[in-house]
Amino acid sequence: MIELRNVRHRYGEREVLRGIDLTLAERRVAIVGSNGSGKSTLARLLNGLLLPDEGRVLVDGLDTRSDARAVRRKVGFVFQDPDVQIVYPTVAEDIAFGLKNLRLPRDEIARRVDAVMARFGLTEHRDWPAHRLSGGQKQLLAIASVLVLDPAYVVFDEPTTLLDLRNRRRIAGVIRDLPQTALLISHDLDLVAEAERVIVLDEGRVVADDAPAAAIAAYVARMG
Ligand SMILES: Nc1ncnc2c1ncn2[C@@H]1O[C@H](COP(=O)(O)OP(=O)(O)OP(=O)(O)O)[C@@H](O)[C@H]1O
Repeated sequence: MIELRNVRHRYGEREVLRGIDLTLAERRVAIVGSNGSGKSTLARLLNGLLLPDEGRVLVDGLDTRSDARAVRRKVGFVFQDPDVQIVYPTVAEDIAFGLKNLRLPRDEIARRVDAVMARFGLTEHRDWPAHRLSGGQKQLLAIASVLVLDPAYVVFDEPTTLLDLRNRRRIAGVIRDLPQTALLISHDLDLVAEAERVIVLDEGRVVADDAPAAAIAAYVARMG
């Protein structure tokens, strides 16, 4: 369970999140809102990439401020732009990076890397330079690199924005099949509609929090 208690966040003078009080216990929660409404900021608070100016964020009771390391292990984060996440020259090395940091035995690392590459159709690209992958393959690599660490929660920040229909469907399938709890930020309302709960942000506040049909209707009405 992830809890946000009276969270506020500012960039300089600008307050971009205010009075956020949420208990996220569902397996699939989506967050929608117009550009600049605070979605990415909220997403980054969930695994301690950002700390709240006021209030607390708790992951299974661990505070992102005081238990940062443990929270990072629990909450994986898939960035919108896979290029910011891909750090190693080849596909296999990139996936292995986080596991090496955990100091796992070499054979376990190899086994987990092979398994996740097979799962995401990346095996034939294992020795490829990551930058030569297509946009969709890079997005899959970014997701593979997070999931190989087996986090309990996965936050997806607009995972399908850069993708064509085929890869969008593929990522939607990946999210659907995840055993983990997923929190999804997206403008893709088809994807959002698959969540159990949808939260609508507007100017840094929660303005709707409901089952998908009702929340999406409220969002669309506000946009009108
Ligand atoms: N590092 C930063 N420094 C200053 N302002 C920022 C920073 N990051 C975001 N902002 C501002 O905070 C507000 C909320 O941004 P955020 O990225 O959380 O919105 P968003 O809902 O994810 O938007 P989008 O749908 O466009 O991705 C925006 O006005 C943005 O300009």
